[in-house]
Amino acid sequence: MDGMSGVRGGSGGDGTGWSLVVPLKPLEVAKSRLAAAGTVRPALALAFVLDTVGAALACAEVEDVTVVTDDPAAGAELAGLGAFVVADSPAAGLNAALRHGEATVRARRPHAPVAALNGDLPALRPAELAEVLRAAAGACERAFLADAAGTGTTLLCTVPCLPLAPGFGGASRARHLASGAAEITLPAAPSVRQDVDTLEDLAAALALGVGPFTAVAAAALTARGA
Ligand SMILES: Nc1nc2c(ncn2[C@@H]2O[C@H](COP(=O)(O)OP(=O)(O)OP(=O)(O)O)[C@@H](O)[C@H]2O)c(=O)[nH]1
Ligand SMILES: C=C(OP(=O)(O)O)C(=O)O
Repeated sequence: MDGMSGVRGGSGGDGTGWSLVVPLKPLEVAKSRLAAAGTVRPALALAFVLDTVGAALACAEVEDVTVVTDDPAAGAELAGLGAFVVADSPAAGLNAALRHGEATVRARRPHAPVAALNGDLPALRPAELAEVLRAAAGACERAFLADAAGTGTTLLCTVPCLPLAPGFGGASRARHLASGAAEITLPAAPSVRQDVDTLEDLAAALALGVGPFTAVAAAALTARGA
């Protein structure tokens, strides 16, 4: 997959909204901590990102969403939702993918506020994301939201004049704090914090209420007895 595909999405509409960058591993290797889901694992990983991107595109503060992925089939489905899709290039892991996505956004929208959002937030609600982005805009610097576990990060955002400088992976909350980013503590925004790495996380997301793609994939998981 070369270059960029997809159409302008989001409902920001006035040209001043956030450009989001969502990373996605190829589905065959994504969500390895969901190995207990067996053959349903890739479908779950796809469902999570479709629900994440669908909710992000429905957020009033979001201008557009760029997905960075080396999975052409997932990329086509995400472009169908209205996301821009770019390949991991060069493929060098999560933070390199985010920097690449940021560069493609900056080339298209040099003055845009940019945020990296994990692709595994199947309970994401547009109104909660909007509240978080409004809180971040008030910070006037780099800012991040910790995940539900309190150790990782689900969203990192920046203003037009500062690089995103992502430090995602594992215990990234401490890394982002050490990098000088401000932690967003309000709103509580449980749906923006609830990333899904394990079956326990999936149960927590289902309790919050997941999007339509994850509801179907989770039903398939239940049907197979996991
Ligand atoms: N484009 C891209 N996305 C990545 C890469 N590594 C992780 N991601 C994505 O980054 C987000 C957060 O990553 P994780 O929660 O660790 O997801 P994961 O790597 O699929 O999960 P595990 O295999 O269990 O570690 C998810 O949306 C992943 O799909 C990468 O190398 N390239
Ligand atoms: C990507 C992250 O962690 P995890 O792989 O645990 O989702 C993170 O929180 O930065």
